[in-house]
Amino acid sequence: MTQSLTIRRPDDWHLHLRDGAMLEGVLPETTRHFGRAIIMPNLVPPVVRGDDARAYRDRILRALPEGATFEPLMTLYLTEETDPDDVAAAHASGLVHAVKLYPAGATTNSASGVRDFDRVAPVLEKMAEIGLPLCVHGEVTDGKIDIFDREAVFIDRILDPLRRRTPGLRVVMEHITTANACAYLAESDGDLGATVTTHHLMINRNHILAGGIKPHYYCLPVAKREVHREALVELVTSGNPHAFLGTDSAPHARDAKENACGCAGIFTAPVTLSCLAEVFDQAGKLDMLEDFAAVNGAAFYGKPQADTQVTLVKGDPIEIPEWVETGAGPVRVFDPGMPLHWRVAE
Ligand SMILES: NC(=O)N[C@@H](CC(=O)O)C(=O)O
Ligand SMILES: [Zn+2]
Ligand SMILES: [Zn+2]
Repeated sequence: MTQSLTIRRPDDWHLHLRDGAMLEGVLPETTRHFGRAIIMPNLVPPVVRGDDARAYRDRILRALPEGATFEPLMTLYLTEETDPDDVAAAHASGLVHAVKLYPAGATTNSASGVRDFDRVAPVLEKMAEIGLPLCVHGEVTDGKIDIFDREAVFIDRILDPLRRRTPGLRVVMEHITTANACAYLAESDGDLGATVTTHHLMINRNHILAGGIKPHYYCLPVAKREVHREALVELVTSGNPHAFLGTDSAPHARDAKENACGCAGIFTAPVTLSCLAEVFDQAGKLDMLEDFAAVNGAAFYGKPQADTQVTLVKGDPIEIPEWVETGAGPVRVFDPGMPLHWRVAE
């Protein structure tokens, strides 16, 4: 008997679509399965003002495949010059659904991010007042801190003080990778949410480093020890309503990844639903997949739940395409390193 699972159409609460030829190449990989996505603003130059977000949204809508129904939920890139009134207007018009905080230098295209957190206090206070969430890349940039500790240290040094200083600010810890972040989420109130990626549920740091260096498994925050991966699986399969899917699908062309200084980012959009079904199935928690992928995030962002569905079917291992060809070069598709038995029914 074939096993199948029908869930509400999922949303992706953390997605990189890039621009131009890359946007055109990768967008169908998301719109095939997802109804909405929070679109990350780390273009070069970044999406800083409401007008930038409006123009980027138009470019995404123009690139949509024929017949696709997909709602890009736009974000603004927080800089030390961000104007609270511009943010409030972009939110009030229904255009912008979150503001993204990158500590300067923490990750791909974060050079325009924040160095001095005091300088963005007025924006954060405005956001708390109007209920606009702050999405946070939570890693310290202090070169003395070991790269595997940067998320945990960020929570203690930056995130917790920032949340205490700005009561009512709604915060999403993006792409969490540690048991520390899971614990912090568990002890916090409903103003704190967290996204978990596809790949951090499936790989640990051995995947990157054991048996030769594997640039296609490199992303930020970097994958941690197996105990941390296990904590993430426990979090998402336990039904914590404040944890939801943000794939952090982050396409880079082959030459930028297979490089002496390869950049951070893993492209998971084409295989995410098959991967998640495998993870939840192996945990014996398939019944929790819908909450994680299609319910909790909408609730956190105050959006209606999807009224359409997708069906996953279990069978022989699927074939994973190695590359997606784009006008900006080939992009390697995430290889979970294990057979995937679930496919999305067309
Ligand atoms: N996750 C990554 O490793 N890379 C992301 C940036 C980010 O989300 O930090 C990217 O834009 O490529
Ligand atoms: Zn990030
Ligand atoms: Zn990201």
